[in-house]
Amino acid sequence: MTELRIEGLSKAYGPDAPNVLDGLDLTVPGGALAAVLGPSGCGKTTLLRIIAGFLRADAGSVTVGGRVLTGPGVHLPPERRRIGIVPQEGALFPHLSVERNVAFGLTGLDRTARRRRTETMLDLVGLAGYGERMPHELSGGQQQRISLARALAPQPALVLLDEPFNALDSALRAGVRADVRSALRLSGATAVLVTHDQQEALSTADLVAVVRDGCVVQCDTPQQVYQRPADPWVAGFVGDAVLLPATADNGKAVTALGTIPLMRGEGPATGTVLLRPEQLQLTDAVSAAAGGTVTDVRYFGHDAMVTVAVDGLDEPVDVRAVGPLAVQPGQRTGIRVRGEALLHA
Ligand SMILES: Nc1ncnc2c1ncn2[C@@H]1O[C@H](COP(=O)(O)OP(=O)(O)OP(=O)(O)O)[C@@H](O)[C@H]1O
Repeated sequence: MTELRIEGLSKAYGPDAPNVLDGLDLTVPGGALAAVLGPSGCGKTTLLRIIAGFLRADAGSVTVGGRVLTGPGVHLPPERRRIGIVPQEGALFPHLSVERNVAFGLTGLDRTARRRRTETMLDLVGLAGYGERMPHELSGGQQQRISLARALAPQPALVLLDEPFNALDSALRAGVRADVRSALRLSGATAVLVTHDQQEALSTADLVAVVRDGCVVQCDTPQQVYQRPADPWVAGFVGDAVLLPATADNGKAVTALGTIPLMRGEGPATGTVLLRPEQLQLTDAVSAAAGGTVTDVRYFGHDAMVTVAVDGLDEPVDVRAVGPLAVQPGQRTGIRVRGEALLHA
């Protein structure tokens, strides 16, 4: 199992240009799938290109399994890095059969061994028996799985996936993500998935590294990133957030929605409390600690988002309501908070 370690990575596109990567640190344990998640322009592609060796860093190092690929005085060319790449749209060679696409990077093996390895890879991605087909005879999702088989065939030390599900329509995406994830698990490869899609990062990866302005601002399990975001920006970027002014009092936060237990005992005396909309519950208007007027209802089938203008609060809050929906805009409602809150300075 090979660990990826990135330390102090910096990059500017020109002497007077700002740093796109600014001392970025990231460690991915061997065999883990890490999602690098960030808004457009935060430096994700730049990071991927430096790891792959297509671009030189200004400072910092990239080490895979203890082997320095990029570092002071070191810049291994891409072909010597043992990195497999799954590009955005699969990018299979259109004139080669599936089998020859998968076998493309298998040098130094005799014909029988190449064929065996190719068959193993097709089996791994659930496409055994597709070797004779041409790429245009495959669906978009199948092409992506073949692209992964091609990247994994030479047993790379690391696999990089560059927004690989973008071109797939949403009905197909969840299934292909799950297939790719299980194929990566079975192969035991360490992998980095670049994405700007929060749902994709949270549902696919073992670790989520949130990047802002060329730095990793938080790297944690999907649950930790969602439930304990490093700051209000991360909270809003990885999901819907309810942010409320609050005062701490003996391990609790006093807010316009009532008194809420805090996750961490210690913290600032005043600040912003973070809740998720699913922690809020609509109740009858009379008995609740807080009340307000429904201003909007968006129905999604599995749940609905209800916006409420709360008495005494400047900003409205969103409540995720599950089950049959019994409220309409204009109606009075109570709000109750479940669980604990996180208080940021
Ligand atoms: N070759 C280049 N020359 C100059 N500036 C560049 C070059 N490539 C990228 N940049 C700039 O570097 C910044 C980061 O770009 P990068 O492509 O790494 O971001 P990203 O997070 O991958 O964005 P996206 O999600 O939109 O693909 C952007 O401001 C971009 O304009």
